[in-house]
Amino acid sequence: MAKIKVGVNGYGTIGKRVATAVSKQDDMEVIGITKTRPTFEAKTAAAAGLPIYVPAESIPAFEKAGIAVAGTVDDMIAAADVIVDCTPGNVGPEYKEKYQKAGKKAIFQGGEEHGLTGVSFNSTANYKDSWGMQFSRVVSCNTTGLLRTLSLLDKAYKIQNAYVTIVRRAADPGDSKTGPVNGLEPSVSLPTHHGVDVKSVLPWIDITTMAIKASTTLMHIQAVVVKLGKEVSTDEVLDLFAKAPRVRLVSSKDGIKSTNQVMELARELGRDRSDMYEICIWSDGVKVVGDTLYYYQAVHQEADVIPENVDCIRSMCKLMEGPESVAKTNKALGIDH
Ligand SMILES: NC(=O)C1=CN([C@@H]2O[C@H](COP(=O)(O)OP(=O)(O)OC[C@H]3O[C@@H](n4cnc5c(N)ncnc54)[C@H](OP(=O)(O)O)[C@@H]3O)[C@@H](O)[C@H]2O)C=CC1
Ligand SMILES: O=C(OP(=O)(O)O)[C@H](O)COP(=O)(O)O
Repeated sequence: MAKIKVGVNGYGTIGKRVATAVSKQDDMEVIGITKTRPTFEAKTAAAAGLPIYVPAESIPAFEKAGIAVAGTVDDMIAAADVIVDCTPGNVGPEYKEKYQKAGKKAIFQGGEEHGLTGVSFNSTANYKDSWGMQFSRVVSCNTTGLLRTLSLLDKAYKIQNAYVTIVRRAADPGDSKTGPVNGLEPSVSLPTHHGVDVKSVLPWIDITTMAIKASTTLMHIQAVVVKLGKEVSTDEVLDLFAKAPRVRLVSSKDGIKSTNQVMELARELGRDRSDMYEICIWSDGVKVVGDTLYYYQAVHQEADVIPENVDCIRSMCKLMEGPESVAKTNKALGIDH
């Protein structure tokens, strides 16, 4: 069967990782990426042999920088079967019109509203909902993390309600555009979008969320309190988490006490860009008291949505069922389960 032709629009934190992950699958290929400026990432993409498409007005700047241009963004859209749109948040609506006009499928990211596509995606929670769709949205990194665990808890024990406080990284490691660099900044627009976005995938979950930005670039941490529909033991929940797709148990007893040590583990694993695709839960920080479950999970914001984008392509192109796609993506990216 012919490989699915994937174009990646926007080659930043998420776009470059999606391009690498897609290029590792045997049923899809990257036919091009887009850049608007001839930065170092355009040069590394060119060195990796990726065809670079740019807006027509940017061609002179790329020529001046000595970076070969394969065509315009419109040319890439025309050549692709699926576009993974990794442009900054709220840029999506402008491109959706182009994808629609060209009759192409497209995946948007969590910086866009659910209303843009009407369907949102998470591999564990609702793979089937994007089956054959023209448009879908892979929810944000924090929402992806929450869905990986809450969807399974709900299936096993029926969630009565969930309260989550998120400590968010202030910027990605390569950014110099935001802060705080020395402080904690509460999100005063409440409740935060994360709970709303969980409901865009699992509408029946009663969840509410708050968030605080912290002076770190590495990961987000989520402190989760869930009232379950029945009393279970802490060991039972640990067993569920241990088997959960793209969830990894870590332990402070093993020397992983904080996010910097989780990222050190990711470096030890030797993955592309030292990415931790799994949501990491502290096994010694999981506790059930009566019907209330408490746990902490860490989210590598640059990485957890990457395998989901690959699975979303398969669902939209009706290539295979969810568990099969998750296993295939995991194998290609070096994820255990
Ligand atoms: N960073 C994160 O932790 C996560 C981000 N997301 C979501 O993923 C999406 C992308 O975020 P992220 O990768 O961080 O963003 P970045 O800013 O890192 O990358 C965006 C890329 O898009 C390019 N770009 C900017 N404007 C346009 C345009 N008009 N047309 C085409 N390309 C453009 C930029 O490069 P250039 O201008 O040089 O071409 C840049 O490479 C957002 O929706 C975000 O919310 C989801 C999960 C985690
Ligand atoms: O999807 C993310 O976070 P979110 O789940 O809190 O929206 C990414 O970390 C992007 O966050 P940003 O909007 O601060 O760049």
